[in-house]
Amino acid sequence: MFDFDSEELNQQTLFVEVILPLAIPGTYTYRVPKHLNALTEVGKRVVVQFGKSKIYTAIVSAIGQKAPVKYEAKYLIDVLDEKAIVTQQQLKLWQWIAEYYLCTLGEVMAAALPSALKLASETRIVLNANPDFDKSLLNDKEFLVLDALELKHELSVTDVTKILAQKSVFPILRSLFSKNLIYILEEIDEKFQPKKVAVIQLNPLYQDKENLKHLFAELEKAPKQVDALLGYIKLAKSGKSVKKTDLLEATGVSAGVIKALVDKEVFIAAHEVISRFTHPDLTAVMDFTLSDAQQQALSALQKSINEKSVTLLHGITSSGKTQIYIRLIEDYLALGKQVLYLLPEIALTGQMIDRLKVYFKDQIIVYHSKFNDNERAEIWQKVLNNEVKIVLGARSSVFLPFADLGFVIVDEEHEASFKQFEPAPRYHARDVAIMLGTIAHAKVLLGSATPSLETYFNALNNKFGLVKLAERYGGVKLPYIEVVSIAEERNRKLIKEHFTSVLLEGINTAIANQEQVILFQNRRGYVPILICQTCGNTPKCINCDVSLTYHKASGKLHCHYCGYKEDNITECPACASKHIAYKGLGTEKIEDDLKVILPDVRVARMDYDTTRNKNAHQVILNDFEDRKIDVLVGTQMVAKGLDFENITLIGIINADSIIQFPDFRAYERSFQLLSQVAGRAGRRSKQGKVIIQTYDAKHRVIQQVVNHDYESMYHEEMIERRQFKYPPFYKIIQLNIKHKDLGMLLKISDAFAKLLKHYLGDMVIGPHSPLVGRVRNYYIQTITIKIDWASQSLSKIKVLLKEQISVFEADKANKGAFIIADVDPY
Ligand SMILES: Nc1ncnc2c1ncn2[C@@H]1O[C@H](COP(=O)(O)OP(=O)(O)OP(=O)(O)O)[C@@H](O)[C@H]1O
Ligand SMILES: [Zn+2]
Repeated sequence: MFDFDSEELNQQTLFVEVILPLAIPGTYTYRVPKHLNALTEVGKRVVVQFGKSKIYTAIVSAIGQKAPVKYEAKYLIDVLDEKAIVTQQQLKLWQWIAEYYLCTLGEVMAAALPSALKLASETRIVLNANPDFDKSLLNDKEFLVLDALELKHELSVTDVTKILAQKSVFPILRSLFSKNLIYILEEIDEKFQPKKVAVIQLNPLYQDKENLKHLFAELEKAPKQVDALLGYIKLAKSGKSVKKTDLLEATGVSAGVIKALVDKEVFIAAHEVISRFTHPDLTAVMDFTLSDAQQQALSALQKSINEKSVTLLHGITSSGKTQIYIRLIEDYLALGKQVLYLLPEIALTGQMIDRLKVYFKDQIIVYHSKFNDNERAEIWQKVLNNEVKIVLGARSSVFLPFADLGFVIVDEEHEASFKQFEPAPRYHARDVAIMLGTIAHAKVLLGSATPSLETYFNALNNKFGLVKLAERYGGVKLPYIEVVSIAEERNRKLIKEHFTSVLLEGINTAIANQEQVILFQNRRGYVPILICQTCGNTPKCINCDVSLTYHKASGKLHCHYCGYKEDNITECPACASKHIAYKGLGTEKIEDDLKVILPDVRVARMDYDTTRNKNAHQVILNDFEDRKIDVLVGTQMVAKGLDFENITLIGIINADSIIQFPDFRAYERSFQLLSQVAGRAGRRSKQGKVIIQTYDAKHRVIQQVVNHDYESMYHEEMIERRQFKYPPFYKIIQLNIKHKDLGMLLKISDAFAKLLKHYLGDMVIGPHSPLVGRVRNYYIQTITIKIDWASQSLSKIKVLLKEQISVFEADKANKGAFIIADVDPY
């Protein structure tokens, strides 16, 4: 007998469309060698050659029988997966992202897949030293690769191809990955390395008492092994893992003894990850009851979620939104569905993660870009196999292959960090999450105390459901906000450095009451700008069009755009004058000044500079929680998600530097930021206080913050947005044209704008120089397109733009130039 179907399949000539992880338009067609016909499937990874000699992992997006017309299709080299690793829903989502954000499918794939799943010729591989591993378990080829790595420490995939003298090396590398013997070297230096410990488990066979008795009898002639076994039984409570080091210490036997027992399959050697976030006293939240207000909000949410695809929960700071999310998540778990919980920044929300982990235990998994790649690949598989129910993640977790997604939460939906700036796809995770919800038929909940204007607009227009929670948990009042005029204090000579007498008094009172304080300043460094008082020159970055910032800790001038540093100056490089003035003020100086003014107060700082090292956030926050710090000075980082009971005072050093920002979102952003920072105060029993220092006490945004008046902010902003043609009424697409030669750039960007105006008329604005006109040696000109999307077809305009951009980039006259498209720029 022969199987007719598969016989027939094996005879057919198949072609596949594949997505390559590159910024090339469209998909590519490859011919399937007959022996791989039956294995080929949409969503599986295949190995292909692209260009002269490069090898890539690609994803099959379609299967057909037509040969390409314009080129001769090459053969696939290999099919890597037994089961598709990219779902149909994901392929749809990728397609949408590429179209919406004007990028290529390959760019979406590159962002979506962890590197371990998309090896290419240039991928560099490093040895993950594990002396415990028994090399006799490796096959010859694996052994060869490992051997080479031991010698050279680092190899590219091309190197491996040469060593093994064969084209398809990915299966071998995959096997080494799964044994955790190698990992991918990544550009990013601060990887989150999970802490792993070697553990010993007992073969489940010996949970049976009879079997165990026999085992002891068998081991009679090996007393050391008996010791090890007895030691294990003593240490292991209820048949769980025992740390290898503990076992060695407790029994005094050698590692060889344990290995002998592993070889006899009595013990099982394994590795277990231990959490870095674990906090001992986090059990209190286990059972809780919702307050009446929370319960009402929950019922309203359940109703709204039923009726609408997307719902907004507008709940003030400390109203207990997280607790409500927990109840809703439980609803979906009961249905057996998966849940995606998006957070703006994982490192800053360790506290919340801890709370949820304690609650949901191993049903929850955390996913973000600081995890190492093997782990991300592992999580990918678990989500795909529906082994994980809840994913708590930063923006990139919208790319995970959910098998059965039911519910998506976007917490702090207004946060700018949901938007990816570099590289493409320049997506907004909230908006991608909404599309993911549509494709996967999952419901979406957006939560915020200060929603973005877009979201609130959609809610008021009935496109989204809307539920409000206007009461803090425990009935604590929102903080009292006091505005202090810097000018007035200055006139009355009450100001010390940058601290008004009101703020200093506030700090002193809080500390006398053994309470804690947060001081917020939106610039880091010591002083942002140096100015020569004779000629007005300010030192600028050699690569970018920005002033350098003086950092006292390094004693150098830093560029915040490219990282360039140079020695501080004592005389002006332009005119040699020694009259250098320092202007502006960063977190580093605030910290320093405060230490001088209040020498007994324990001051610490949290900003980009103090948190670069792994776990630095956690250390600072733990110290703060343990009350080893009285005053925490920080940038935006202190505004997010912190929930400490003992903070009673928040000081805003200079509100004007936030509000006076040349951006159409400046007022919306300032309101959000100031309200969120203020929301950190008085979250438990006592009403908190906020002191805002400003030159412009009457400014409408400041008044709106003082009155906790989101509605007024919204309505006043919307009038301006409509008048000046900004979102949510208009869609904005920015085309940033870059070139190293300014003259050339001006010429070609002018020409390109003219061309676009021919098609799109006065929707096209510019070109103009952006705020920072040169970054990393590239000059930039921006063309802005404002689209009245109620009356225009957004997708038609995007197709036109995509076409024109590729024509532009193919044109020899534009050599050296490239265009970066940013849809919904922030
Ligand atoms: N029903 C409840 N039972 C016990 N504790 C609660 C309850 N609701 C809220 N809390 C506690 O109140 C505090 C504030 O809640 P939560 O952090 O969820 O507020 P939030 O609305 O997310 O605030 P923000 O927007 O400011 O982050 C937390 O410490 C939380 O544990
Ligand atoms: Zn620079």
